[in-house]
Amino acid sequence: MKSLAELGLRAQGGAEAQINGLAVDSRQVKPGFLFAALPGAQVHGGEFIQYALRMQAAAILTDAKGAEIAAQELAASDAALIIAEDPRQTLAQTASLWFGPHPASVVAVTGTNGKTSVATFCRQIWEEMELAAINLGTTGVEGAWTDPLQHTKLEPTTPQPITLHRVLAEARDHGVTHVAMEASSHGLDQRRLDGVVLAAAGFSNFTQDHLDYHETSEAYFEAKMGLFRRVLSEDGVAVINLDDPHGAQVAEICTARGQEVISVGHYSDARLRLTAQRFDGTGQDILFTWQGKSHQARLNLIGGFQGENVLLAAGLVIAAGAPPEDVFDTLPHLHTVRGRMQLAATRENGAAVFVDYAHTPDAVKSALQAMKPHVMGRTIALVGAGGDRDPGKRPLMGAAAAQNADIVIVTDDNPRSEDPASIRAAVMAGAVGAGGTDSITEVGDRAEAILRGIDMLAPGDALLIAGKGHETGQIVGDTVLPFDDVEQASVAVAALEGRI
Ligand SMILES: CC(=O)N[C@H]1[C@@H](OP(=O)(O)OP(=O)(O)OC[C@H]2O[C@@H](n3ccc(=O)[nH]c3=O)[C@H](O)[C@@H]2O)O[C@H](CO)[C@@H](O)[C@@H]1O[C@H](C)C(=O)N[C@@H](C)C(=O)N[C@H](CCC(=O)O)C(=O)O
Ligand SMILES: Nc1ncnc2c1ncn2[C@@H]1O[C@H](COP(=O)(O)OP(=O)(O)OP(=O)(O)O)[C@@H](O)[C@H]1O
Ligand SMILES: N[C@H](CCC[C@H](N)C(=O)O)C(=O)O
Ligand SMILES: [Mg+2]
Repeated sequence: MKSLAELGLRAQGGAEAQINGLAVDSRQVKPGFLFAALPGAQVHGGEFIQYALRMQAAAILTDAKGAEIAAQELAASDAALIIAEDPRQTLAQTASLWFGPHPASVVAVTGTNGKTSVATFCRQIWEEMELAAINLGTTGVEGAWTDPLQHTKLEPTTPQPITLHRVLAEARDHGVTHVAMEASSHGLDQRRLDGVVLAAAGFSNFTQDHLDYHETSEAYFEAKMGLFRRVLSEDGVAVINLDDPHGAQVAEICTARGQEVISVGHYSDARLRLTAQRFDGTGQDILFTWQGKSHQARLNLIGGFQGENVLLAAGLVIAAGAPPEDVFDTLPHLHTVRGRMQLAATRENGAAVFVDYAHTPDAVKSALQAMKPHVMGRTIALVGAGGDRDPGKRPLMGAAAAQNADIVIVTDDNPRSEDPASIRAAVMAGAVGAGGTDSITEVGDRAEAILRGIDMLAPGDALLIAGKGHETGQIVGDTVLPFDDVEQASVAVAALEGRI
């Protein structure tokens, strides 16, 4: 139980209330709760104040519009009313005070691609240094403590503040001291991380995505910049990938705020500079300099961009206080991130099968291009697009596959409410005549497509199964059918080689 004052809140007319829980959804309100009625994408949470009051909420946090929507019900109730200009931000601070201090070292990473990979590498580096660490994001909570209730499985990449601070507090209670989290643009726009005190924040890259939500590219970029303009304080450290065309602009924003900047990239002035990469069948060697001093490390990871992601992660861990030499010693021990250029299976003839989460045209292109230097023979791409998502990306994904692989198989990826055949037709239309390979086949059933792709593998070839990464289900209509690309790949290899 906490008073409004203890939660940093001031109610209209100075009313006091004792709060025994927080909820952002009226259906979760219990007697004595504070209900945050937030302006939403679909509806204003103010519409649900009446239900929260019926459930005997002790306080309502909302904005002027929410208070207006429920004016009648609020007037008839003795619940405390807190009106905030930015109720999402107020909720973030309130949730942080409710759950108490989070683990001491928290870093966050934003960017269109690479967030899950960077956060996972940060956690792995800390673990190698024998620190109790977790990463939190698209793949849930992973590391020293995994959330038994899987709160974050029910939530987006960056969970809403009540879930976020509950997870952080539980992790703290289980001895976790270090956390790396993903800061999605939606999460930043909706102030989900505003109650977190960051030691450091990272920027990986910026390409087109999520325009359905942000509408313009500028708004999408500004949402991401909230991490450096608002969430990271002046005495935090910003770790920025200068190879990205937007990197310099991000560094300027941080420098103007007085934040220390650790620049990362191939760029000659980078403090953590990637000077060379050499690729082979099982990974890569990287040559890099830290403040001018040269280092070499073996990475058992596929894809040039994973080398870049590792350096960004190393920069974040250093920024959060670890001795650089200790950090560099851990790099050869890093292992693949679930569903990100993950070696899923190897055929007896040596050909490799990789699973990757590339689900945009840009990611399909970069995953295929990144795979190439590791492959002596042909590259085969298995690609599909999700239903109920931006239809514009479908032909572009097909074209990206045709232009960057020797053979393309078009298949299903979470059709959701749509007709899978028409999604495939759009992907096929983009692939055919894109100016790349003309070896393009359509195989609707994903398991069969994987089997066929693996069957084609000759010595030296590699197959990239794109789109689903770590996912464990295929969403068809309202049903989630169990489906795991990594599992399917190893089953297919075993079947083809007569082991099952
Ligand atoms: C578009 C979006 O970001 N929506 C998020 C947002 O919902 P909203 O506030 O807009 O929801 P709404 O339906 O308009 O409802 C308004 C308010 O009324 C409340 N309500 C609603 C119904 C009811 O009966 N009672 C009630 O109180 C809702 O809890 C909400 O507070 O706030 C909710 C609570 O904080 C989030 O769960 C929800 O994320 C949904 C699940 C979502 O899918 N978000 C995606 C788009 C997202 O955030 N993705 C990013 C990026 C991933 C990537 O990089 O690919 C992520 O971080 O995962
Ligand atoms: N640094 C990078 N540059 C370009 N592409 C990348 C980079 N890192 C990862 N990718 C590609 O993007 C895909 C998603 O990577 P990851 O899950 O690490 O990013 P994310 O930002 O968390 O993505 P999401 O927003 O979908 O959760 C990978 O499967 C890979 O194809
Ligand atoms: N966060 C992304 C993931 C897409 C993954 C892909 N498998 C699909 O279903 O389209 C989205 O929901 O758009
Ligand atoms: Mg992610």
